[in-house]
Amino acid sequence: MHVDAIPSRSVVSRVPDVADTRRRVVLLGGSFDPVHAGHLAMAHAALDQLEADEVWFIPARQAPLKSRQLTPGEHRKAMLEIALKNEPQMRVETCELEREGESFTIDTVRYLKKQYPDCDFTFLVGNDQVEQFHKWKEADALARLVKFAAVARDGRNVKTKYPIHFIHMDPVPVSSTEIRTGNRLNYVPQELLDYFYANRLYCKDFVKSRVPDRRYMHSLSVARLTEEFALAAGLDGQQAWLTGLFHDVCKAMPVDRMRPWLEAVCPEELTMHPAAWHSYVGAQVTDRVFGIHDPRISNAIFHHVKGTSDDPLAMCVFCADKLDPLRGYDSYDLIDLCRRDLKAGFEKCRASNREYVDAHRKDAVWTN
Ligand SMILES: Nc1ncnc2c1ncn2[C@@H]1O[C@H](COP(=O)(O)OP(=O)(O)O)[C@@H](O)[C@H]1O
Repeated sequence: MHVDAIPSRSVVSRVPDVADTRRRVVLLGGSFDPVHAGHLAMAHAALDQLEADEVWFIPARQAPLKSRQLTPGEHRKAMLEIALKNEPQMRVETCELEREGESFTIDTVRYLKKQYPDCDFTFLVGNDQVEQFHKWKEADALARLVKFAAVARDGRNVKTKYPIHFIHMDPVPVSSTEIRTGNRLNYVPQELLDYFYANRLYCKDFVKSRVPDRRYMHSLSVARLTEEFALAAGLDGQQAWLTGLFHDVCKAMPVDRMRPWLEAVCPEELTMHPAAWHSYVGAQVTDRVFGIHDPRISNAIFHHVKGTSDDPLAMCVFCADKLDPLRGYDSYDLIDLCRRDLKAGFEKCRASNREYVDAHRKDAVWTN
């Protein structure tokens, strides 16, 4: 069958063979790095329109047509389990993660057909995969071995010589690539965001894709130092690392984009020098855009430029930011003091920061 038109919802369903009592299982292979709402919408479309009993998500150990190093399989599996926990007809199938080497679908389908003779399988793909289906290992044999169904993930009409049955799905405009750079995070549930941050997945790229390289290196360095100060003071190292990583996430945001944030959430700070605005906006963006809903982190980022909070986490990031060894001056003694006595180190940092600001005030240069 040639596919040259995307069917409307009314013409898509296949009439199941009434004599066939096998469980109808849809297989959905992918990197799931990470899983997102587009994957779930595909699975729901397949359950509805293919009258399937179940959808099995199959994370690849190594995706043959992707050169990028994937996030470790145990994380991708754990994230799928979180995303599917309220989906009784969906589960994770781990055979590809358990098999060494590249994850070729033909090997997976052969294995599953042997392992589950009571199942009638359909393999589901997006139209991007339909376009490159000829590159899949033993594509012709595979197309004979198992039925294929596809969704038009971007609404685009795709032609193929393979017998692939299109089902309808309202486009869900998201990809894992976008999620990995911190865009369209509303397409993953909060619990998954919490998993990213607890396991330090993707979040460095959230920052990297928003600031110049030197600022990114500074953010990593501040994350490490904030964590170190926090651990030395008996605080939560993970919370501190995230605070340091995100403290400058809005540093490269143009002033005219920051202004509406300030107007909306802290208009009283509009009188401050714009060089300090990124701290106020950064606190909001970390919470509302990146979904790090932690008032202590927001507070610490809010105050990191001027050191105006005496919460210990805020002290850690303020000091780490000022003492970052990448700034190029000798900060060893003060770093050592912060490790031994955070409060004393904080007071000294604040005093020297004040001196510096005073000395440069005539140029209206800030030291953040
Ligand atoms: N937003 C989406 N809408 C429909 N299908 C999608 C979407 N995102 C991914 N898919 C499909 O899901 C399968 C697994 O994709 P995967 O490699 O995990 O993700 P991505 O393409 O987002 O990096 C592929 O067949 C892909 O075409």
